[in-house]
Amino acid sequence: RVYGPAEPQDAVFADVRPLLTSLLDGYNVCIMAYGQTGSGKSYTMLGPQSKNHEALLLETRGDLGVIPKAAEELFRLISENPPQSPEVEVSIVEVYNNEVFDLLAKDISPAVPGAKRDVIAAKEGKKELFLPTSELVNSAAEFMRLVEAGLQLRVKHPTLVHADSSRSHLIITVTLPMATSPDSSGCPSDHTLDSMPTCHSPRRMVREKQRASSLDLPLGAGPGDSLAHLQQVRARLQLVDLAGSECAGMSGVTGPALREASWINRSLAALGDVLGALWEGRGHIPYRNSKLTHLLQDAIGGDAKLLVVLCVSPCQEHLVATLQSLSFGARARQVQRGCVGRRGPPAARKHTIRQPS
Ligand SMILES: Nc1ncnc2c1ncn2[C@@H]1O[C@H](COP(=O)(O)OP(=O)(O)OP(=O)(O)O)[C@@H](O)[C@H]1O
Repeated sequence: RVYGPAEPQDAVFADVRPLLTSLLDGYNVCIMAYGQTGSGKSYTMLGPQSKNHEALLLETRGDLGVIPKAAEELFRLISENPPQSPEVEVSIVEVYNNEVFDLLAKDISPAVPGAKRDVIAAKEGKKELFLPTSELVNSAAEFMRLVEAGLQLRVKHPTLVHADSSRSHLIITVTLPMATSPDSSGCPSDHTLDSMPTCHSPRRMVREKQRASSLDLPLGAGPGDSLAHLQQVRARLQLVDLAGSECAGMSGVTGPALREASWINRSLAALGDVLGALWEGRGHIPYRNSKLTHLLQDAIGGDAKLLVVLCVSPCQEHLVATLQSLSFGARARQVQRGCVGRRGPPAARKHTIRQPS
């Protein structure tokens, strides 16, 4: 799907919305914006930002980006289906100069620019887990307050191409703990609600446990008690506003900003390499070549539904960067990743193209 310069944010979100339903069905979902610097990634994901570059203009509702709209849709879906009512856990990190920073860490203050905390990394077997601070939220407004706080710490730097250029990759992760019944396994033929495995909220799990213990029954021993067949899963939504690829000759950066541009380009190249390796079906996928690909490993090569929004400039002078972005999109589209979700059908991989006005 290609969106022209005049298309509203609502048109983009109309194509994103079904993925929120998938999330509540128990699928992992990743939505990311990719493109050169100044091409409209932050506008697409977040919406217009205020002149002091610190806050989202939430009052310009029609222009809200994917992230605030997704938050509204998520809580709308939750409120429509109270028995599912999962608690929503949010973490926000940025990858800056190939380091992962926790933007919700308690001991940092927005008043102190650059004060950040590395994300704690822990080993689980051979796997390295990143453990950022996470907060529970109960409404879209609470969610957006956290995002606003995180954005104030995100590194920005003016360049000749973009006066408000983001110098880091922003990754917002939303986690919904829920339980699912594996007895409805088997690849469903489509993604409708009816064909999805039954999901149960933690509240229902607690109720079931209480019932079992009040009857002095082992879990799952009661007639019709399906708890023994339930397993707890965590559906995850990752919302990613990548930093923009940048030609230093055009952006005119020097010193620390040049170093930032170099890390941005290297991490985006690593992302392209991972997609290339997946596409070619190589035995070794170089996720660990950059922190960005390491963090997004499950979304890119795992079982998530992945939606890539390409932001490209309609200007002649940006033709090379535009072709590079299209080539990235083509790669993302061609990757064959097998089954999506826990038992889902082949991944619904899409890429969409957005031209800023
Ligand atoms: N579709 C659009 N409609 C109106 N304004 C837009 C649109 N897309 C982008 N813009 C404006 O263009 C400018 C650059 O957009 P944005 O900040 O989203 O770029 P970016 O790709 O995130 O850049 P960077 O990678 O350097 O951070 C902003 O002022 C933004 O408001």
